[in-house]
Amino acid sequence: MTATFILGGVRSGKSRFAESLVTATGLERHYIATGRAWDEEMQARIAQHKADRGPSWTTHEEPLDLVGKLGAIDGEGRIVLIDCLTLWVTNLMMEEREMAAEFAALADFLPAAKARLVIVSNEVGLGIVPENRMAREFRDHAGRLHQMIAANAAEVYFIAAGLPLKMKG
Ligand SMILES: Nc1nc2c(ncn2[C@@H]2O[C@H](COP(=O)(O)OP(=O)(O)OP(=O)(O)O)[C@@H](O)[C@H]2O)c(=O)[nH]1
Repeated sequence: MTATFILGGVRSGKSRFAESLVTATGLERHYIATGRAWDEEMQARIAQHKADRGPSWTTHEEPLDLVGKLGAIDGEGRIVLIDCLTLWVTNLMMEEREMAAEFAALADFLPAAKARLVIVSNEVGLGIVPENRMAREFRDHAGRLHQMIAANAAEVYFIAAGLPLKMKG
């Protein structure tokens, strides 16, 4: 099946756009959250997101083994929304994982998936170069991963101010 990649800034409306693509299909809905609830504010936001999605979605929380989780839930008739890749990159960096191997495994999974995939990520490369080395590395990883995912996705959108710009497909 095809993969759709959705890039945008923080609070650009990318998650809402991704969810609307999913609900427009009649496919069985799965949501993979890569984010962790690290404080009360995030816990409240996650609870709100779950309530907004409602009972028609199955939620999976997977901060690290994204490709393993995708393999486990892959199947015809399903659609999987992954939100979001930059949180996954952060988690991989914290655990000092082999980034290139993880990225290649995800990119390779896309064309082989039986489920339809909708993948959300934050575009973090547009501002000035961060002073902090870790932040620079994070931007580099995210940029490389985004290019790999965009190359293997059938459709790519950029979202700004709630408006989608179709870049591929
Ligand atoms: N752990 C967990 N995280 C979730 C769940 N639902 C949503 N999230 C996380 O919430 C994040 C999106 O929420 P926000 O931070 O409010 O939105 P945003 O992505 O900055 O803004 P938009 O561009 O408007 O989507 C995603 O990256 C998810 O990882 C869930 O059920 N469990």
